[in-house]
Amino acid sequence: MLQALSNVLVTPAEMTAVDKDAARSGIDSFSLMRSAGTAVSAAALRLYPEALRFVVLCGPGNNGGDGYIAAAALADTGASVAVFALGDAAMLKGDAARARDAFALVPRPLDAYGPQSGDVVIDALFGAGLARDVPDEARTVIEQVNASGVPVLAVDLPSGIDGRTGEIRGLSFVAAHTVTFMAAKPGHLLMPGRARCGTLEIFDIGIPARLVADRAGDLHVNTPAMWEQHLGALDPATHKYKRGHLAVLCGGPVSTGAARLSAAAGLRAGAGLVTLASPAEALAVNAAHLTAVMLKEINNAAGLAAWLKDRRLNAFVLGPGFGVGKKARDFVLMLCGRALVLDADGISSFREGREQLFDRIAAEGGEVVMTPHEGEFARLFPDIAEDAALSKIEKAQAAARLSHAVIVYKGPDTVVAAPSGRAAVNVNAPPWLATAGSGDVLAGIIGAHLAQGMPAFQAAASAVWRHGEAGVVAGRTATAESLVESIAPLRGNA
Ligand SMILES: NC(=O)C1=CN([C@@H]2O[C@H](COP(=O)(O)OP(=O)(O)OC[C@H]3O[C@@H](n4cnc5c(N)ncnc54)[C@H](O)[C@@H]3O)[C@@H](O)[C@H]2O)[C@@H](O)CC1
Ligand SMILES: Nc1ncnc2c1ncn2[C@@H]1O[C@H](COP(=O)(O)OP(=O)(O)O)[C@@H](O)[C@H]1O
Ligand SMILES: [K+]
Repeated sequence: MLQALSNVLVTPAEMTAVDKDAARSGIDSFSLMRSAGTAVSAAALRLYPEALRFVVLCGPGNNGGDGYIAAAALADTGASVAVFALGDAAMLKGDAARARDAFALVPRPLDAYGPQSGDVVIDALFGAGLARDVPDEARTVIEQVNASGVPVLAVDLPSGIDGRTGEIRGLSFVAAHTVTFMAAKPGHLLMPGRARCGTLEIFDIGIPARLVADRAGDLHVNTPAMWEQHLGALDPATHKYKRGHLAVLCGGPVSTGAARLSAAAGLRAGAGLVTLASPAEALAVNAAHLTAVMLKEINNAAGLAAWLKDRRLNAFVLGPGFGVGKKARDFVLMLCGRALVLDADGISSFREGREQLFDRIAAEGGEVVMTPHEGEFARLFPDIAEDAALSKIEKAQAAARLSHAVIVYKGPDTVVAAPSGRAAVNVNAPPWLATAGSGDVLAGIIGAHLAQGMPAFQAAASAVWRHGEAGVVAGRTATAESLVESIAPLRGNA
């Protein structure tokens, strides 16, 4: 069953709806809690066989209920177990009250706990139901546990992490391991939540996959399953034009490197031909550096218009090192009907006048992908960026809807979103991708995928994943140049 759900992301609100659906369909909710709590105890025993004592911190809701079940299961194995409760455990209701009664000892108050060497903390204070900043009564224990180095096994989510956004609500545990149920939540993958979950385990507590799938939106972890059906096998009788012709538009003579990186990445990623379109004043510097990538003089809109008559130009990258201003805007507006990656200066140029861009994209219906990092996102979408209620996923989705383009909202937790609301969160990127020119390489890979005929969402999602893999291959000393050399084949193409 988890096979079908393994890449689906479910928000806490959707999970609550799934719970209700499960209850309506006759599934006993306490049996789900028993599965959840037992899975936590099994994980604790597997991960920490050397623990001297399991300390279960239980909250006021069902997350606490999972904790009591885990405590009882651990005690049954003969392990040393202590339970500390936030608030009055006698006030628990429903399944959580039943779970509390399954544990023989009366829990002690939370503030009576002080971490000791040999302890393993099982954090069952808050999970999906965290609705506001963690209460003051929990602050001291969270701070003490985090400072102590005692390992934390989180139930569902580290308490304090918002399952919808990955934000820290006041403060949170830093877990070594998190056991969640049925499907990952956005907060497990979005920063800073991801960094506080430790390793993530998704346990099947027995809710039918169909019930989860019915409530889940079109939100996934970015894995090859998202796009591999769009990878054509390479025809032995292909020729270079069939493999796609990518054009990268270059800026002035002192900032040509970025466009060359995109071009080199595009060629390596499988475009059959790549042409760098350069203004006259940068031709000499570009010619001195290029070998397999071709060079074409394009100085102005008239020159671009003439070149665009060549329909064999399958895709374009505009932005890296291009320069911010009217020339960029004019060029971009001419390219909106084609397959286009709009990056860097191409995005920043529309800080003013974005409506014209968005209208043109909508009217021309091209396969347009925009690749903003946080700063560029805030320039083009200040209203969305400033909305503190939205998660990074929701921001990317709102931007895609508004612009009619596929948005690649970059960072350690890059989100790819389509105007339809479909979205994927990327998780394979190592932190050393944060190196100058890395984004230019990504733009070139997306361009190559577009040139090969992939639809914009799949072209972008596969490129983000491939960029992450290239980072892994390049290793900690990666530079943009070594990243290009580390781009590996995608199954079927390249
Ligand atoms: N998803 C599922 O199918 C299942 C979920 N289970 C567990 O149920 C949990 C969700 O349970 P709940 O909805 O009861 O939520 P939680 O147990 O996460 O917390 C909700 C309780 O805490 C209170 N609360 C929320 N934020 C607070 C704050 N900042 N300060 C003080 N009090 C606060 C709420 O009013 C509520 O009483 C999941 O995280 C998971 O551990 C399991 O029992 C098994 C089934
Ligand atoms: N901490 C990180 N972990 C993983 N990937 C990162 C991290 N920081 C940045 N990246 C990735 O590195 C690339 C940087 O792109 P960008 O910010 O445009 O840089 P540049 O303009 O130097 O090319 C993006 O693909 C981004 O997702
Ligand atoms: K928790």
